[in-house]
Amino acid sequence: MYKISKEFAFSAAHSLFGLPEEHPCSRLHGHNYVVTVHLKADKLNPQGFVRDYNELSFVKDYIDKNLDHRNLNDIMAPLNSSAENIAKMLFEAFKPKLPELYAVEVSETPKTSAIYEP
Ligand SMILES: Nc1nc2c(c(=O)[nH]1)N=C([C@H](O)[C@H](O)COP(=O)(O)OP(=O)(O)OP(=O)(O)O)CN2
Ligand SMILES: [Zn+2]
Repeated sequence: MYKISKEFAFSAAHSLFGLPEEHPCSRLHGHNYVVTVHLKADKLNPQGFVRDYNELSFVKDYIDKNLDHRNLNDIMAPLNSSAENIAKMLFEAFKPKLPELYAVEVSETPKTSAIYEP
């Protein structure tokens, strides 16, 4: 099995609902998010790739267009804009164009990340 990954960054605002009022994440705040797409394949293509990293440019285009410099609450409603929910939403958006995709990871801070892997 071969595995590859590529990171994409974006900045966005959000607030989380359903938390205690005093929880800091109830307030509108922002993160410099990092999205990592994880791909795997049993065999390599003739170039020796799972997939050419260059072919992942549509992921950057999608993130730039739909997530960058936005309020994620608008995009994720009625779901909470948690890293877990964002990871699943992105997995489902990218999977049709990326059969080798097996997981999407969303990191809000350098110390935290959530992974969606069906
Ligand atoms: N399981 C999850 N927990 C939390 C999420 C999430 O998406 N999934 N999100 C948040 C907040 O949006 C935000 O990311 C705060 O995270 P936290 O690690 O608490 O950030 P801090 O920088 O304030 O933490 P320090 O302990 O000061 O490093 C909360 N939880
Ligand atoms: Zn947050």
